[in-house]
Amino acid sequence: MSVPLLAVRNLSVRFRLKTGQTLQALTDVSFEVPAGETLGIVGESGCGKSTLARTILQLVTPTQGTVEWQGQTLNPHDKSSMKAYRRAVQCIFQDPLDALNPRMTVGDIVQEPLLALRPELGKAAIRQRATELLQAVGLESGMHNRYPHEFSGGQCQRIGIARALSVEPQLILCDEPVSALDVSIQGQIVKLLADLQRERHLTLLFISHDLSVVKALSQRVLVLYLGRIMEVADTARLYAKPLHPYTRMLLAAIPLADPLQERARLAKITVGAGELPSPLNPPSGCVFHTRCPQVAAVCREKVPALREIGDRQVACHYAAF
Ligand SMILES: Nc1ncnc2c1ncn2[C@@H]1O[C@H](COP(=O)(O)OP(=O)(O)OP(=O)(O)O)[C@@H](O)[C@H]1O
Repeated sequence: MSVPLLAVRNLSVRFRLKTGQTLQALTDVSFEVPAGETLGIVGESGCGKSTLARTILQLVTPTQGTVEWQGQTLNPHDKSSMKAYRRAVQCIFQDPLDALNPRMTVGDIVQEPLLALRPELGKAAIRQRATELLQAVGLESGMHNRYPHEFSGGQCQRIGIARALSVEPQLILCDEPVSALDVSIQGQIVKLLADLQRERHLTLLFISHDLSVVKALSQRVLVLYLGRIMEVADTARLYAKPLHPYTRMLLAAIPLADPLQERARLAKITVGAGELPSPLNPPSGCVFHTRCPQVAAVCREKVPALREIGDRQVACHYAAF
């Protein structure tokens, strides 16, 4: 068996709030990401997607569990391996303008990580690489001396992508990279990411609450609910036959383009709806049981293990292939 590029093992994150309460943001999350894969991570707001991203980026210290990179457990005290990791793993965030320094030109923004992490290349080569990268993401060379506020949201996200690519990362963590963009622009950025992933043999972790965007880009999808994994499956199989009731609920919530189909879809959404419980006081047993249309007594009492069912992993007492 080859070693996965990234592995998350039994990761739990608890936040202690100023009120003295404890918020369990992630519970026992484990998965592997082989090199070259695009793994989509989906779930509603507050399910722990960003906490997972921040823990992988070592910006949040897990309460339990580990993050492994190329088979080695990351150790924040090991400065040289952390420096290599920070170069190998780059990120793209939701608000592209927010992520760019407003006082720097676009050319300088793309050069900055290289000047910090690869100074040995020399200024001329770094300038040349920035020019090539901006072209690769679809920005003309005349734009390099302009500032971020002069660009649209989609163009700013292209600049963010060029910056992330500058240090030749192996993995790019995309946290809701198109959520702040117009729908028409979203498709362009998703296509750009898919092209770059293929051309540069990148590994992508693509976090989104939007299942249609995830479907377009990911080979495999991991569904999170209240900090726990509910289902992990190959994308085509998950969308064709969701096994977890929560995955079915998420898929039923995707609006349909055809108005007649859309009306029929809305009419059907009566079961499984309801408010997301507070992570300060998560339900006992299966955390989804308060919204599950198939809830039974065992679901209120026993946490379902994430188990292999057919071609995937599902955490549901009653899921069957
Ligand atoms: N630093 C923190 N301190 C306390 N609670 C936090 C912190 N960061 C996140 N949380 C809480 O952890 C839970 C998971 O949040 P997280 O941002 O990871 O979810 P998310 O799925 O990314 O949601 P969204 O899409 O809204 O960003 C939420 O209840 C959130 O309020």
